[in-house]
Parts: sequence; C-alpha cells; structure tokens
Amino acid sequence: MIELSEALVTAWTPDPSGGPDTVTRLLGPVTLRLTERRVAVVGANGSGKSTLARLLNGLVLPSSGTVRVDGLDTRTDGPAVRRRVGFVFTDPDAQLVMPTPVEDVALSLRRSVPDAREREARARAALARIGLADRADLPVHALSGGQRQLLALTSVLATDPDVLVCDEPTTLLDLRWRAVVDDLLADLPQQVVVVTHDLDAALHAERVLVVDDGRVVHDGEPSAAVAAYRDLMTSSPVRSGEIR
Ligand SMILES: Nc1ncnc2c1ncn2[C@@H]1O[C@H](COP(=O)(O)OP(=O)(O)OP(=O)(O)O)[C@@H](O)[C@H]1O
Repeated sequence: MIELSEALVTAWTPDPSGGPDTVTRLLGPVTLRLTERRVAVVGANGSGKSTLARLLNGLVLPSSGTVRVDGLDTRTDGPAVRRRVGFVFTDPDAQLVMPTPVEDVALSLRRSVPDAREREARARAALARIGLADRADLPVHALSGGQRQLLALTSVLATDPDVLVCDEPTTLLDLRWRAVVDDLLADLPQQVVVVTHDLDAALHAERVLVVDDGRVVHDGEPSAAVAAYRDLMTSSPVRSGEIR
C-alpha cells in the first residue's frame, strides 16, 4: 500500500537578479492512502500531477513528510521501493535503453532470470503476448510510437512490480493505440496509478484525484471527481501571466 503523510515537495528557484534563492512549493502537503487497484490523477498542465506520480516511486523525494510503499520509506529505501513500483513515462524513448525490443525486455528480466538463454526466451514470449514477436529484433527506433509505448510497458512489467505508475502513457498515441494501451492497463492484476488528461479513461478508475496548484483538491469516485475537475477548468481559465 502507498501512503503519503504530509508529503511536501519544494524546489529552490534562483533569483535572476542575483538575490537569494527562493523556495517554491510544487506539491503538498499531501496525505493519502492509496488502496484501490485503479487510481487516476487528473489536473491542469503544471498543476503537480507528475510531481505526485514521481513521489510514489521515489523519483522525487518529499522535502518534508513521508512517502511509504508497503512500509518502505522512499527516502531511505529507494531501490526497494523502485523494485515494487514500476514507472512508465509519457515518452517511451525516456526509458527504452537497449538497441532492440528483445534486449530491452531481457534487461528487465536480469534479476529474476539468471540464465541468458532463458531470459531471451522469456523476453520473446512477452513480446509475442503483446503482438510484437515480429518486431523483436528490429532497432527500437523502427517501431511506431504506439509499439514503443507497449514495449516500454512490457519492459517495466517484466520487472514484476506490485504497483505500476504511469505518467500520461497514452498522451502521444492515436485513438487506436490509446485503446490498446488502456486495455492492457485495465487487464493488469497490479495496482495501477495513471496520470491522464483523458477523462474517459479516468472515469474507468475506482478513485480519481484532482490536482490543482500543487494540491489534491478533490478525491473520490470518478464521476464526481471528473465533474469537479470540469468545473474547476471552466471556473478558472488560464489568464496571461498565470501559467505555472
Ligand atoms: N525541479 C523543479 N524545479 C522547479 N520547478 C519545478 C520542478 N519540477 C517541476 N516544477 C514545476 O512544478 C509545477 C508542476 O509540475 P508537474 O510536472 O508536476 O506538473 P503536471 O501537472 O504534471 O503538468 P503537465 O500536465 O503539463 O505535465 C510546474 O510549474 C513545473 O514547472
């Protein structure tokens, strides 16, 4: 289970005129217990969604307060937390590190499958399950954006995380690939936390968090949360100079 207790994220911002740096609040303080299997996070651009998502696996550490995953503190138990919580970025190129799909998935299996040949066989089987068997040995950059996102997901899932956090995993995809990735995520046995601008997808979650100006301003069942988010967006249009 993921628990945030008074988690606050701040950043030091340099003063362009050479004065002292200022501290900016990016998120929080947030107190949450995430127990549902499907959680969506929605909010305006720059509202703090990615910061919240990154807190969950220790990519961002709280400046004060704590974030715990199954009792492990992200500040002191980072590697153990990251083994439990897989993270999928918006842009798959941010996380695909090997030249070919089969090598990328095999790399994720290195801890659990010591034998190289067995690892490769399992990587090929995983790629076959998502329909990429015939792309396994192509250069990664030869895959389409949707195929690369599926590959990134497969590589993260190969590490067998208990929780998957996805930061806008379908934003760069067309409607067909969006449906493919949404279906894959929907069928996973793991807890999945998805940051999304896709309100239809958010409506399929069990719980939706609405983030605004670095705070969780609504937290509840999807239809009420999405309605609250729509109200928020129509009642506070972006005005010049207000973009965070
Ligand atoms: N390290 C940092 N230093 C200073 N400001 C930061 C830092 N990281 C994020 N921010 C700012 O914090 C705010 C929240 O960023 P975040 O990426 O969490 O927003 P978001 O809701 O995910 O936005 P989007 O939907 O556009 O991806 C933004 O204004 C961003 O510029």
